[in-house]
Amino acid sequence: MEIGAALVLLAVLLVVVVPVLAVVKIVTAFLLSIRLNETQLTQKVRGRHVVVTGGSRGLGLSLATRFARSGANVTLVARASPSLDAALSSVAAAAANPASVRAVAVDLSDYLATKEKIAVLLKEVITSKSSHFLNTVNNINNNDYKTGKIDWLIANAGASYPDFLANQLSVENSLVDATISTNYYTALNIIRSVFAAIKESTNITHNIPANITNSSADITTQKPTVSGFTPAESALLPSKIIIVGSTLSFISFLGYSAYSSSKYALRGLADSLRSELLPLNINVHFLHPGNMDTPGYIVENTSKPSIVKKIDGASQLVSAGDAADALIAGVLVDRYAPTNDLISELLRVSGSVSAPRPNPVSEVLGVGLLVFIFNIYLAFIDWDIAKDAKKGGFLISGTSNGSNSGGSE
Ligand SMILES: CCCCCCCCCCCCCCCC(=O)[C@@H](N)CO
Repeated sequence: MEIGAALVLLAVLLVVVVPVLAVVKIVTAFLLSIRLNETQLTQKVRGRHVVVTGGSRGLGLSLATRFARSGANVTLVARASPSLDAALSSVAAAAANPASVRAVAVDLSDYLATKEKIAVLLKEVITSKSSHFLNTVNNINNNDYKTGKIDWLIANAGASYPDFLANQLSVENSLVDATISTNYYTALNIIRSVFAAIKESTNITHNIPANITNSSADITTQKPTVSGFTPAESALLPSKIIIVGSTLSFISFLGYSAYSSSKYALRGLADSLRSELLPLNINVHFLHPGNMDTPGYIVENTSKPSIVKKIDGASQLVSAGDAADALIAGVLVDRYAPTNDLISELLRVSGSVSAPRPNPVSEVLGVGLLVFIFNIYLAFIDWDIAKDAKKGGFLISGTSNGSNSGGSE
């Protein structure tokens, strides 16, 4: 074979064959990662305290139900509502010991209110039959302080009101503000509330001089801290913190200006905390589910322009139960950013830098091809948007008469 032909062959191998094989490997690894091993889950969570925000509906309810069925002590946190009461009964019904499931009613967008409720939660000893849980509780006694230590903290609460920003300009009851607050602040607030309640519970007075705002050591006690926690405090921290993002934490397009901003923000929070809590052996995970058949999905479709539904329809609608199982499966195989759907997985591979990759070699070998394909896909999406706009404006997907949400008709 002449040298020219050999070079062409080599180029084809490097540019096409190797990346394609790498993507096949990524897909295979993904499909294996979403199969839940129920026995393993039970071993991990039986008798453990799992807190789920947004637990009254949708993915949160499915996650909570799955954990309760696997023997965890589950606390649902959500705003007071009939659906929270209903969720409490249904999750309790799934548990071997109904008394191990409870609900905390609080508006998670309110940091101080959340902190107060979490402080109370941590002080309570759950009178569960599970000896493991009681052991955990007894082992972390500080003097005679008892606590319902949280083992897994799941920041799941969220909502989506897709529309064009130009249709969401209202200042009163702003949907943009509600979106950022429901998706981003609820997660930040539950996490910082747990941190704050733990610090307060260990009774160390942080008498830090006003001119010092940041410190790697506790000023009053001169005790060294790791990532801002003394050893006594870190013994009370959850061993897992799971933040629920979205496929729209990695990409975005029209209609999701508020939603994806809040979900991108969650990715920043998760990536930071993963790194920050590493020395404390706390595993942070960032879930990024695709479309799920939930009450929230029905709500979002009432304002979602049909062009948006067409684009996001690339993520196949699945039940919240299936999504919960797949996502938990990913957590159990130590994936930092599990998803439940293939397109979301490929978008993660294309868009991660400050996150560890489960298959670094194949992901790096495949990422160029994926980004290239998605860029072509993007050109088609842009073309579709332009075509739709020329047809006389964007219509809402959910309405049969095609009435517009206002503005652009
Ligand atoms: C932009 C160019 C990249 C090309 C890739 C296109 C693939 C699009 C898949 C989008 C999937 C969105 C799932 C959203 C789930 C969700 O969070 C919402 N249901 C909330 O409203």
